Amino acid sequence: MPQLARDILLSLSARKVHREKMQNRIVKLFLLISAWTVVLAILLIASHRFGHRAINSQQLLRSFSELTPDMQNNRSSSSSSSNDRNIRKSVLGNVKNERKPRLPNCLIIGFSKCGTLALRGFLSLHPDIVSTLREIRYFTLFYKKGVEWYRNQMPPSKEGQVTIEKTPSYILDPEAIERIHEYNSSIKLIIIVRDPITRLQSIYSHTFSDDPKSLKNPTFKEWCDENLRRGQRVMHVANYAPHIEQVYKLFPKENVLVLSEEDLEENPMRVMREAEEFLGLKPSFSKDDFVYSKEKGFYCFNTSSPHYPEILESVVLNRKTGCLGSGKGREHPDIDEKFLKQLVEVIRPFNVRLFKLIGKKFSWENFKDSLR
Ligand SMILES: Nc1ncnc2c1ncn2[C@@H]1O[C@H](COP(=O)(O)OS(=O)(=O)O)[C@@H](OP(=O)(O)O)[C@H]1O
Repeated sequence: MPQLARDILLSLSARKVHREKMQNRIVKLFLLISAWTVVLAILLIASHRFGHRAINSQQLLRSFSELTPDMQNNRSSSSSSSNDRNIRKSVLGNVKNERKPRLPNCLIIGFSKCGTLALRGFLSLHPDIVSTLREIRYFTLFYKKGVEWYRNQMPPSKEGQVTIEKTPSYILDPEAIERIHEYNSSIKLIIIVRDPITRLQSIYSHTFSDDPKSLKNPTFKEWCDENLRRGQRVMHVANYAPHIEQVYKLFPKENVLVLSEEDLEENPMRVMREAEEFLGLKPSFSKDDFVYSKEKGFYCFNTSSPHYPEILESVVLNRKTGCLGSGKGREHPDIDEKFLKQLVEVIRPFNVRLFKLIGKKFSWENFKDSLR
């Protein structure tokens, strides 16, 4: 074979080998691309189905909120996929429903020994109300700790729920009232009052509760006389109006609800309705939430109510009976008739001033003859 023909044959076989190699490479590349396409397709389907559940809602919301409003609009209008909108809705919904401590938008500011605990507890039965277990006393004692500290004392709540804090001493401190106004001038305030003479008896019983039968204790009359002499207790305790006037100076009357302990004691359901309406909440209380305890002489939580287990997080009570603890409903001291008359005379003008101020009257047992 001439040299030229051999060279041509050799070059042809080399090209054949090269072509085969190329073909092999192309097939491998094709297979690789197909495999990746399948993997990507699986990932896409999976993310479509489960993605929004797996992604942390906060992250997703952040990524949404990082878009400019225009981009957000474009995104939702141009995107043919309604899924995007659904994801966004569900994420925003989740964040709105996220339970976290929120600052109170309603305060029970007074008066002590007027049923503030029963009031807060009963209100907590409402599905749109959460409340603090204890008195926080932020606006009186712990104001320096700052509002973030205050927020962290609050129970977790969802957006739209009402958070209630009760500290009955706020109302006695004009500076606290000013601080509350600075904090939130449109906050809702609840005040509960009681027949001033019964309130005096309640404070007396509380003061000497450690050893109620001790002969060392002053009698109720001695205790009142001593306080009257010093211009203290009786004036302070029996005269609600000046404290409420301080509140009305700063807050619109429609944001202040004044209730009475006697109504709460007699008919908690009616008082709850009034509070519900004041707070702009849907009616949710039911008569079955409360049950009268003959033994205690008060309405207690109905332990068979479906709401009962939840309430245990908000109120310290006797789990078996559903009644507030032994600190409530103490025996009150007797008052002799002559002294009662004297007290009524001293206190009656205070009540007149109160009823004129708040625009309603309470039928208080000790004053029923003198108020007609
Ligand atoms: N349903 C129910 N259960 C228990 N107690 C009730 C209830 N309704 C009203 N009250 C009256 O609440 C009085 C105590 O008032 P406070 O809770 O405001 O007291 S405190 O200031 O928080 O110590 C307490 O006063 P005392 O009877 O003098 O103990 C009760 O009379």
